[in-house]
Parts: sequence; C-alpha cells; structure tokens
Amino acid sequence: MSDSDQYVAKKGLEGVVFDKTTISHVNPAEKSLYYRGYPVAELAANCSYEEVAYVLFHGELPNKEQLSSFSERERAARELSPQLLEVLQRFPATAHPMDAIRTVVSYLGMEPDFAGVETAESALEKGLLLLAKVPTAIAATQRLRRGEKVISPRPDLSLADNFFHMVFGEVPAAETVKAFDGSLILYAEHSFNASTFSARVIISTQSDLCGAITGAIAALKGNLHGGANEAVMLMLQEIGSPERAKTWLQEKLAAKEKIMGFGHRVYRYGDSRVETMSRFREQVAKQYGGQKWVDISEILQAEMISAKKIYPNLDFPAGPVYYLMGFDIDLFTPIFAMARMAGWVAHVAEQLSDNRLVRPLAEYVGPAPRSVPPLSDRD
Ligand SMILES: CC(=O)SCCNC(=O)CCNC(=O)[C@H](O)C(C)(C)COP(=O)(O)OP(=O)(O)OC[C@H]1O[C@@H](n2cnc3c(N)ncnc32)[C@H](O)[C@@H]1OP(=O)(O)O
Ligand SMILES: O=C([O-])CC(=O)C(=O)O
Repeated sequence: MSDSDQYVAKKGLEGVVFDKTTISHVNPAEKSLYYRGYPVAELAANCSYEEVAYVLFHGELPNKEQLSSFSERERAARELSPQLLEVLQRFPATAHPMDAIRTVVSYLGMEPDFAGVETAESALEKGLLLLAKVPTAIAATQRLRRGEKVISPRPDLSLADNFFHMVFGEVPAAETVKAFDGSLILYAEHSFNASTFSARVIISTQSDLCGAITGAIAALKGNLHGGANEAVMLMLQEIGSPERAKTWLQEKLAAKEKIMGFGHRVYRYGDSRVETMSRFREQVAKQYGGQKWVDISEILQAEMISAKKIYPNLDFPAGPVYYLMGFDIDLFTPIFAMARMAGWVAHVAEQLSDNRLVRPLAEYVGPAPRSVPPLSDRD
C-alpha cells in the first residue's frame, strides 16, 4: 500500500481542526461566541466597533489613550488617493460593489503605503488603513451607481457615523447608528470561516496583506457565505407578505431548495449572534415602519425550525436591518466585508506570527497509471 492510499478526503474540511487561534472561540454547544474571551453580545452592547477592532488586533480592550490614538489613525486614513478615486469611477456601472471593493483592495496593494515585506506588525499597521479606506470605497460605489456625487469622509465622526455620512450625506438618529455599529461588531469575526481561512491560506505563502484580503472578499461574496444577507432580502421581497410566507417556504422545501439565511456548518442549534441582530431588526422596523419584514421573517424562522430543525444564521436578520436603514441591497455584503476586515487582519497577523505553509493533501480517485498513446492512435 502506498502512502497516498491512506489519504481519505474530508469534503469541505468538515470537522478538520486546521490550527490554533487566540482570536475568537465559536462554541456551538453553548451557542456562544467570544472575541479574545469577551462575549460578543456584551461587546455589541457596551463597545464601539473601533474598540472591538482594537481588541481583535491587539488582544486586549484599549484604554482611553489607546482608543483615541487608534481612532485618530483610522480617521486620518479614510481618504482614497485621487488615482484610486479615478479608477473607481471607471468601473462598469453594472459592477457588483463586492467586485468593486475586491478590486479596490487589490489596487491598494500597489500603493506605497502598502509596500514592503509582510510581518505580523506590518499587517496590523496596514490593516488599520484598510479598516479606514474600505468603507469610503463602499460608500462611493452606492453613490456612483445612484448617479450621485461621491462624499468625502469626515474625520470628526466615528466609523459608523461617517459611513452614513458618506452614503447618504447625513447621519441618522443615534439609535440607528448604534444598531449599525452593533451589527458591525457581530460581523467582525468568526474564527476559521471560509473567507478568513482563504486569507490565512494566501498569507501562509508569504504573500501580502492586500492579496490575502482580496481573496477573502472573493470568498465572502458567495451566497453560501456572506452573500446570503443580500439573498435573504431578495427572498423576503419575493415572498412579499406574511400571508404568503408559509406556503412559499413549503413549496421551496418540497423542491429541495436551500433557504437563504438558514443553516450553518458549525452552529447546528442556532447562531449565537442572531438574538442580538434580531433585536436590531425589531428596533429599526419600528423606527422605519418595516414590521412586515419582521412578520415574514418570524414565520419563516418558526416554520424552518419546526419542519427541518434548521435555525437562522446572522445573515437572516441582517438583511432587513440594512434594507430598512436605506442601503441598496448589493451593499449588504460589502458592509459585512468592512466589518469582517478587523477579523481578517487579526488572522493574517496571527498566521504570520507563527507561519506554516497551508498545503493539504488530496485523495486521488482518477485513472490508474497508463502510457501516453501517439496522437494517431487516439479515437
Ligand atoms: C455569516 C455566514 O456566512 S452564515 C452562512 C450563510 N449562508 C446561508 O445562509 C446559505 C444557506 N445555508 C446553507 O447553504 C448551508 O446551511 C451552509 C452552507 C451554510 C452550511 O452547510 P453545511 O454545513 O454544508 O450543511 P449541508 O449543506 O450539508 O446541510 C445539511 C442538511 O441540511 C439541509 N440544509 C442546510 N441548510 C439549509 C437551508 N438553508 N435550507 C434548506 N435546507 C438546508 C441540507 O439540504 C442538508 O439536508 P440533507 O441532509 O437532507 O441533504
Ligand atoms: O463561520 C462561518 O462558517 C460563517 C459565519 O457565520 C461567519 O463567517 O460569520
């Protein structure tokens, strides 16, 4: 028996422990999630996204001075270079914003601020620049596609306030911004999910931060991962009314279709973040008159659990939250990406701090060895 006969494939790497991490702990049995030991619901209730990005980057929550220096650096880096702004304006009008920001991050990798060999330290330095610049690029894509002028960032505003300012030209009520900021915290990190794993694989070859994040954005885009928050809203719109929800779902399940925003590779009995995000959904539904979306969502959720024992994931309540706040549907996954930037950067730095090339094996199931026939002998 040869070595390779012992290789048995684990489809989707299900159940495979790829490495150690100190960044976050997903505990499906307890239905809990901790960033650096802190329960995520507590972070969402008590901290700003900037504080959470800091703890993900550095391992400890910042004190006042540390937070103000971190925020100052983030606020000072929000502007895009005139060259990048020009490139962004030339993207096809039909481009999906996820493709646009994937290209923006790839472009940033060629700018002087991102040059040089990557180390854990340089990844955190440059990661702060990405945290600052990517929201600016996302906001610009919505405005350009709406035929509006791009709005420059304001350094006197928090990251969440400034995002609303850049997308809409105004900052909404404090409770709306708090819900948005909380949603960014819930989205900020989730262990070795597909996009984070992609970033770690890329950086493990001694590539660079922007390359790793470009790959992560590409992985996040798919409907089985981050793309689901957009798919959820399109599904709710297709259903249209609470009266149709149950029949719609039964038909889809009978046709063996996947229902977007439900199921999870790790959480089998519910996603730890859904309760907090559902509270944001109820809050913004009251503020903006969107009770219909809550009603449809609740019917789908109850039916999915009773018919299939499959629970909603974070993308399920997130879709209507962003919709009610006024964001275009194709901005939802880019918002997930700007939030996840903190986690991705922390993972790139962690991988670099104790790197080993990621290179799994394959179970070969192709033809047995054979000789190459001359072209004239082939059918
Ligand atoms: C923030 C995030 O990225 S969370 C994930 C967001 N993605 C989605 O919401 C997309 C919809 N969900 C899914 O496609 C899946 O649940 C995944 C990809 C997230 C996880 O999938 P896996 O761990 O591979 O589970 P798998 O696809 O094997 O499903 C197991 C069973 O549950 C069923 N199932 C899982 N999710 C769903 C769903 N959303 N709708 C209907 N059935 C489902 C499968 O059909 C399968 O049934 P079967 O055993 O009868 O064939
Ligand atoms: O962990 C996963 O597989 C997907 C997920 O919920 C996330 O990335 O937030």
